[in-house]
Amino acid sequence: MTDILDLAPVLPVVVLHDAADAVPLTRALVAGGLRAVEITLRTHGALEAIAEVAAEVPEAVVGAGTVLRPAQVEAAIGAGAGFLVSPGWTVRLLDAMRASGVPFLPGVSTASEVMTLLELGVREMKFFPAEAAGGAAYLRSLAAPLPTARFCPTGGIGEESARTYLALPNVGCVGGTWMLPPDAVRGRDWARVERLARAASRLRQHGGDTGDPGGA
Ligand SMILES: O=C(O)C(=O)C[C@H](O)[C@H](O)COP(=O)(O)O
Repeated sequence: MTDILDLAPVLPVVVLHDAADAVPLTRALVAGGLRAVEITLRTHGALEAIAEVAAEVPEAVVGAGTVLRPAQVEAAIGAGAGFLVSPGWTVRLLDAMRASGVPFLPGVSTASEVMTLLELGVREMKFFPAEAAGGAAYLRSLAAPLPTARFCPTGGIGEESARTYLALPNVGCVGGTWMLPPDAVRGRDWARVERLARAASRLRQHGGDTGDPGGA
């Protein structure tokens, strides 16, 4: 099973308002070098969007985000989700995620939660809400006492802060929405999304380079 944290340095978090955008948006992200894509179950049509991406963009690894309840695990897997992400976790949700057979990232924001999940055998976690919960300094502090936990920080991260997180030993990838500016998605400016994705995909290798060159 491929670890989610190793698929790409940046995990785009997609909130779709029109399921018809899912395939072209994902193609733009993949063309830019980001092949793991999290579609949040926050909007109507999210499951349909996951199904379409799974069927039509085989080079992408599409997962479901904002998975809050066990029933959503089943629905997401049924739609074709290849991984599951939650802003937090409960015992029931964790049981369902484990039983799903796909990689999953439960969300944590305290040392005690990290310790509890490690005790339960879970080593990969989403750190959410990353910036509000203490940012890179907080994760850096966790690395010393809890070196076996690996994180995908998400929440309030932009290209600059992504670079800081990615330099930490306990960060596998960062999640964010900065490569999907609302006006670009609304205007279906997939070329701009592709450019932003390309810059994001290069963060790890080159320590970052170009930013958003602006609209198409
Ligand atoms: O939907 C979820 O399950 C979440 O946990 C929230 C998302 O990770 C953030 O909404 C990311 O958005 P930014 O803060 O713009 O990076």
